[in-house]
Amino acid sequence: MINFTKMHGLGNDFVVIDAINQNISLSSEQIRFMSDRHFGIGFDQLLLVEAATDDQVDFTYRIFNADGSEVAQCGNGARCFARFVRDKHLCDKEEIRVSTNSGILILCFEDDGMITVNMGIPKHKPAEIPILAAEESKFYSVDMVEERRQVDNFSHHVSQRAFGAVSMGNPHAVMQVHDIKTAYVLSIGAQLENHSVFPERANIGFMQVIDQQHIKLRVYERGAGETLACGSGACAAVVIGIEQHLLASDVLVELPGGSLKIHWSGRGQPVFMTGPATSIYDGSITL
Ligand SMILES: N[C@@H](CCC[C@H](N)C(=O)O)C(=O)O
Repeated sequence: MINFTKMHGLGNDFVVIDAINQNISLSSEQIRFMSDRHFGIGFDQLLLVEAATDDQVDFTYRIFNADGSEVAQCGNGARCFARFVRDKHLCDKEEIRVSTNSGILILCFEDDGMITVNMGIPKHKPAEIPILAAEESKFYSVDMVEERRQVDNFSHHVSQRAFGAVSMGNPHAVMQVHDIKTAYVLSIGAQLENHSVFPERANIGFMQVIDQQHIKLRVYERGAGETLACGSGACAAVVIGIEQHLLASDVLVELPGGSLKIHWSGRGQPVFMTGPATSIYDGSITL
């Protein structure tokens, strides 16, 4: 039997498991079963709280997508991780350091109950993202097929799509759209997530710029599909928007599940993300 807590960050939902006081070893098949919203518990990501492996950090933070793949970054999950270790009395520090497969994250409790995460320094070189491109660019482009429906008729249009790309510890592509409500998030998102230009697949953001300090964003996540919010996606959109001279250094990112505040002061600097983390219920499951 595994004890878990169901949590969410702006509707990006998680099963969080204490793997310090429980002996946990999950196959990707078991993770896929638990992520199923009809036959299992349902979640976008499963988060494991593990013991620190050195004295630089307080914990190890592991992340699995709903499709069972292990990944290296999850921003909304990081805020839930902080709330979980505090609620379960595993740590009472105001600032928590966790190691992930992509480096160290620093999680800080704010006076108003929000949590700020130092998400690390974004990486821009093609090999670091990774994206198959000869050189770094603010705009990459690939051919995409768009399916349009008119009454009973489907037509297919091939068009070039331009996007920015960055690693926030995980790979992101972000394209600007006129209106996120009408953007082809599911079809373009699924195609670009799995496009051969991304050897490790990618998370795909659709960004509508309202003004220099405000964007609307929908994210089609690698290994999970469209989610109500994506923390690393919000950071990636702001970094790419700043690189493309569209945004200022403090941006409110409005996602379908709510808003995040993102701050980035430019190349070589870490990105800071502030937002809520909510516990829904404790449960247990026998696999
Ligand atoms: N929801 C996350 C990102 C989770 C991982 C992502 N799907 C990936 O495969 O890299 C967030 O809030 O950052």
